[in-house]
Amino acid sequence: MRVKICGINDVAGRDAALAAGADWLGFVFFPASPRAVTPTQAAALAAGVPARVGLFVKPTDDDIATTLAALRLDVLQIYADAERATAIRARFGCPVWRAVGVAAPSDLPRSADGVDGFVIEAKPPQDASRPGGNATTFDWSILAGWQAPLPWMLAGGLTPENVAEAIRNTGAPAVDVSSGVERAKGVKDPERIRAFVASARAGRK
Ligand SMILES: O=C(O)c1ccccc1N[C@@H]1O[C@H](COP(=O)(O)O)[C@@H](O)[C@H]1O
Repeated sequence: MRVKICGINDVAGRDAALAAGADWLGFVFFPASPRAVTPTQAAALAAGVPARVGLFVKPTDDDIATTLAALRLDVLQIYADAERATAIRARFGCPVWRAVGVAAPSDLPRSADGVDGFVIEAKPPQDASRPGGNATTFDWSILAGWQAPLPWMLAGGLTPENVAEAIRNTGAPAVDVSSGVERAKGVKDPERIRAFVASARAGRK
């Protein structure tokens, strides 16, 4: 079971995620997010982080280029349509995971697009100001029988309390969390990070 802790924006959260053995740490480059970091802040936090994911919402090429000039990113998590995500991968030569919001089986990706993986999460609530990071789960039974065309991870409203059940119900090979390991919006809680990774790994090795 692989685990991504997203929205790292301080040293305590970073150190807790590394100590817990998270596989990826995510940095949010979306200014409207309560977890947003600048490229310069992320570069400082990413020192010693082996696997870094940069999260972008409908980025321009310049947004990504500026960020990659400040720090190495191993994966780009992109909120955009398949065509744009594929173009980003071709332009930057960096693995791309496309985030896909689902509310029905018809929302699930059936082909590989031109990307490397999918982050499958809830569609945002109607009044949401961002397409993810809303602590919202979806009906996991939507995933029953889905033949994933690429590696994927489950996200959206996961917590230390529900992640093991989510893994059992969906067969997810990897999980991703942000809100569920915070003690206040945008403030990571080291103990919840530790508990989340432990619960995910107990849910499935
Ligand atoms: O975390 C954010 O603020 C964010 C902003 C814009 C797009 C995505 C965002 N977060 C990602 O959304 C999923 C689910 O998050 P949560 O656990 O429900 O809070 C995850 O990939 C976050 O990194």
